[in-house]
Amino acid sequence: MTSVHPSEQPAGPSAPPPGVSETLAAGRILPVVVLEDARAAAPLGAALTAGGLRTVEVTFRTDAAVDAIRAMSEDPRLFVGAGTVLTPGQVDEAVAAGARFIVCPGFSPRVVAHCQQVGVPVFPGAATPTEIQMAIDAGLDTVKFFPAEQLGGVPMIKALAAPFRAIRFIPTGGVHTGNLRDYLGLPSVLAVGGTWMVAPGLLAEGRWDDVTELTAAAVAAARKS
Ligand SMILES: O=C(O)C(=O)C[C@H](O)[C@H](O)COP(=O)(O)O
Repeated sequence: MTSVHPSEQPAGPSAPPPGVSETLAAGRILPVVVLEDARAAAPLGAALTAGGLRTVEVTFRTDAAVDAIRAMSEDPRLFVGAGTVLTPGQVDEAVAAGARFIVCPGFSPRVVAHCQQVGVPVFPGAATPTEIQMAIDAGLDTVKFFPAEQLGGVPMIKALAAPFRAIRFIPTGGVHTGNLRDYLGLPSVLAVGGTWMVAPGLLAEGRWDDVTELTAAAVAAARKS
């Protein structure tokens, strides 16, 4: 990239601290994990790092989330966040378990405010201009764009990025190795998220070599963008 995107200028006081954004900007891929059994967290973390990624989002879609966040946070190679966070209580549970960032599917003013109060970076979902303005009003500069493909994918992000020049997106939903470069080629995209390298079937069967292989393929594709 030859030009500097406005979002790379010094961030505001409420923006995520450099740790999260830098780690995401380095790997450019955020695996979104749905774990049924927290005992799989450690081998999964090892498989992801072997494939070249260290940032991971563990979703609150299952009861194993808190234990999985705790287990993965013990691995110093990993930068663990919590996803599908819908309530302030889940923010507290996630942070107590070691989560270093919070991701939400949509924009909840009370979840965002609570994250800011406890000092944990938050990436809320924002799918419309109104929701993006809510994020800006809250002092944020990065949002999840979910479900990315269903909402219009790359053309939609281009259209949204035009008026919101300082906003960065983490498109998630329908992203995979075959299309991630289209997203990562946009200057407004910080990283892409998705489940394709950590599909529930792979995790249930403990197919860690496959997770590593899919992760490495995604990392290689991202490097070409
Ligand atoms: O659970 C959440 O909080 C979400 O927002 C949903 C996930 O990020 C998407 O389901 C990932 O989408 P796929 O990669 O297409 O599977």
